Amino acid sequence: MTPQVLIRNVRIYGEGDPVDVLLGDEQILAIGTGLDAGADAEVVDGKGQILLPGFVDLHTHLREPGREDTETVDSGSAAAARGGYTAVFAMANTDPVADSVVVTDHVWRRGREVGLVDVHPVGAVTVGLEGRQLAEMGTMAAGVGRVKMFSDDGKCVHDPLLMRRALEYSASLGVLIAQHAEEPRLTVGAVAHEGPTAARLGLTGWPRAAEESVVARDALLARDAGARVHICHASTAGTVELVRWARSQGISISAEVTPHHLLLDDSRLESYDGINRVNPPLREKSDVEALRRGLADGTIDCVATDHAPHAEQDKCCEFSQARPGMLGLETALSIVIETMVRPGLLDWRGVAKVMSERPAEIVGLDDQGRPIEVGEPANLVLVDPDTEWTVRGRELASISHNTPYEDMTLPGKVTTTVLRGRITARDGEVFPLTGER
Ligand SMILES: NC(=O)N[C@@H](CC(=O)O)C(=O)O
Ligand SMILES: [Zn+2]
Repeated sequence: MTPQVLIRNVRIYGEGDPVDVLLGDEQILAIGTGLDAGADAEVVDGKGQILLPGFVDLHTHLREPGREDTETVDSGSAAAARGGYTAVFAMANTDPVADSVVVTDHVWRRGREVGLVDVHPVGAVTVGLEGRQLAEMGTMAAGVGRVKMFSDDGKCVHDPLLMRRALEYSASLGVLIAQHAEEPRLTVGAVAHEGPTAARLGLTGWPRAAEESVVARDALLARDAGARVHICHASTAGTVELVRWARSQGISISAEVTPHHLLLDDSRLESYDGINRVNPPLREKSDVEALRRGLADGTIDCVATDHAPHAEQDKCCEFSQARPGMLGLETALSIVIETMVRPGLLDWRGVAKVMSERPAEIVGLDDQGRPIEVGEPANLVLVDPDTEWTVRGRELASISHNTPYEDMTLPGKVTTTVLRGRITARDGEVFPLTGER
């Protein structure tokens, strides 16, 4: 195996003395001190930096096909690589919906052509995300894109019988159902968390029970089906409690939290700025606290970005008219450092766990989220924990600019991302893998 990259003087998981890490095609070749790379390898100075397994995002909206004016596999992959991701799961709410193998295989192929991050297509649970008829999950799972996760995200699979069938089917296929937990009868017209802030601002409220009732129901359905269920973007303290309870009953449930639900609360809505509109909505400080604690103690398994690009004209309007969703791929690590590492809730091993190892395990990726050891796949990210940077939407790789962190100064920066032993991003520049088809 030819050495491709030598990372010098880096601290693995931020622990112990600095070492050199030599990467070949695909794998980690050697870890030690004073390693020699040979003439052809690229040398990266890892001084003061931390080496982690490449991040895995279970919840990314890439908007291709259908809304290429807001994001494409190209631009979203660049954002992912710059954010330290080596694998992303592209949600099915595209146009056309990814409810057939034609679309899921297309998304997978586009990801390989772009060559910056492994783009795994998510298949829809129901035809057209309409919640009436199951999509052909088996066919999508057997395609070249090998769909491992199914979700109607953006919408909830709210018919309990249909959800039960989907879970039964998923168990026999060995795939994962990810639920956007929202009881639609409780969120008619809802744009903001139901609470004092929404009441004062005259915004229609989205009660916590809309999420929690579906989380509880789906835990019971998963139990009966002998299936696993994954909860998208957990946003309430009650969801944390319900997941904890379900797991104590031996139910196979996992849950993700977004960076924005770890940092922001509904006090942001005072400005009426549509940039803060998101589903599920920003909640109260007590929910933010509970989500942080739940992530720290493992009740919430992982961080997922819910990267949701939207056009300027769809975000700058009056709050209730703005489309829900926020960018997330390039800011996720910094928000995790700000909300979890700085307050002492997670160490760097913990960051590796919630941003890489657990998401890979949940979805069954065997080449991601692996320990940093010789012979393991060289999917890695190099992080400078001390740099601070100021977020500017226009400087991000996404076509859309709808970051809620505009002008905020955040800690920590991804300096280098490595996919299969090759550098895909370095100091903000991206380098597609060529010849991957
Ligand atoms: N989170 C959002 O507010 N929006 C997402 C859909 C979703 O994840 O529910 C989108 O596709 O824009
Ligand atoms: Zn959703």
